[in-house]
Amino acid sequence: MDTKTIAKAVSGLKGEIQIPGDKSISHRSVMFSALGSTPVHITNFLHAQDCMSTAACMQSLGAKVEFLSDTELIVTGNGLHGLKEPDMIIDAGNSGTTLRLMMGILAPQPFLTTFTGDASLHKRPMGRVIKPLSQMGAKIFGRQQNQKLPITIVPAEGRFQGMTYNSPVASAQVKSAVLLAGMYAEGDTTVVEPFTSRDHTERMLEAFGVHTEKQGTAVTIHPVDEFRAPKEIEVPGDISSAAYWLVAGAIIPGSDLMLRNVGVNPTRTGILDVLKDMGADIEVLNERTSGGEAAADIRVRYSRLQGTRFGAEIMPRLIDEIPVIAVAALFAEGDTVITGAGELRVKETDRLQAITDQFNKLAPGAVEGQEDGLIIHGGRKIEPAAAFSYDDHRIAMSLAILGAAGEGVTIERPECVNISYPAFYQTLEELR
Ligand SMILES: O=C(O)C1=C[C@@H](OP(=O)(O)O)[C@@H](O)[C@H](O)C1
Ligand SMILES: C=C(OP(=O)(O)O)C(=O)O
Repeated sequence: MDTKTIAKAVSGLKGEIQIPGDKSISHRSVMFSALGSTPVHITNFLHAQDCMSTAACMQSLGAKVEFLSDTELIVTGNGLHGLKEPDMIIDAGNSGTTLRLMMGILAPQPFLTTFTGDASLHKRPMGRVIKPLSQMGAKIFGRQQNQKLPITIVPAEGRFQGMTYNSPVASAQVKSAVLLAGMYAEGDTTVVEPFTSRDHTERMLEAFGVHTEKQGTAVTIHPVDEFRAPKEIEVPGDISSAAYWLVAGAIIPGSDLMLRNVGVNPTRTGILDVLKDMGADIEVLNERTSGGEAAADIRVRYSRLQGTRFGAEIMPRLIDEIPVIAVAALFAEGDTVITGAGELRVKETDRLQAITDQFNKLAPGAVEGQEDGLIIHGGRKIEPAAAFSYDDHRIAMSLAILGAAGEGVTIERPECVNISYPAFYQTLEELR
């Protein structure tokens, strides 16, 4: 088995880090540009496996995707009704975002599409998107009673019907799939969520001249005739990638890190709230907006942390950061109690189980897994150990930070960081 050994950081982490492009915004930049009819120049695109899956999907649907460098590309579509039937099966790889948003775009099209993905994506629930799209008129067939990949979409009979969908989960992927299908529907489409999820779809649609209306946790889209592509999209850095350095800087004594160009869209900044609540020394500097998204530089310095508690309400604002927040909790004084985190069980792996089983190898007895959350006992003894990533990028990177802050770690199957942060290990080395 491939392994990577991360040594204990003997002194603090110091330096400046350019945070790579936001994964959610990179996906949407290529998808939406491919629905326009004029070239869009995209910069600071996340050159990582998940976003490359999306770029390949859009290419197989007839969009022109030209890379000028790893992080800069020009995407030219053939208009909102200009996608073509793909010659082959569309492969979403490891990416839930690619698959679910693409289903929303492709369900209303007058051609057949079949989707596949990797072993992890075959286990993830797709009924949450298939169900509302079917209510709008889609004809979608998937394994296990329309729940799982492989999935085939056949042309609908007649036009999609707009509707109000009360989503049982706060999920930007579900919300986005339904809103994107709503662009092609007759009448308005509204998605109501239990709590507001990330709003990158709504913000980027605005840049394409498509207005959505928000009321509480409800978002409404009207049928769309004109989709006007902007000339440029600049992707801000990904706070979910910055999260590893926010935690490392906060828990490794002597650290002082400056994170450059971090996206600070308020639907994504739950980790800042939680770390500040734990006593972290975090400063948000140079706040600015670019392409409808907020960005800033963030300085983090070591300080002593206390345990905290948080639950369902904040969950959509930090959903992908729970594994690394759990690392922070191990180094805090007292207990941290996380509830309302059941969605973690249906990510790239069951992240609640992965955290419980693997973190306890390095901090014996510190993590108690709960049905929908975690109890983490801070301040327990940390030991060197080998731990498994489950091929989940967020688990691998969280283990690396745990090892660097603790007594070292050997990560089994470390390569999955390429899903969202290919330069992660190199950056960690450079900061020592
Ligand atoms: O819309 C998006 O770009 C994402 C939404 C979230 O998933 P859910 O919608 O399943 O919560 C998040 O976990 C994922 O990494 C990216
Ligand atoms: C859950 C994630 O992504 P996706 O759902 O797109 O696979 C993630 O990046 O943590």
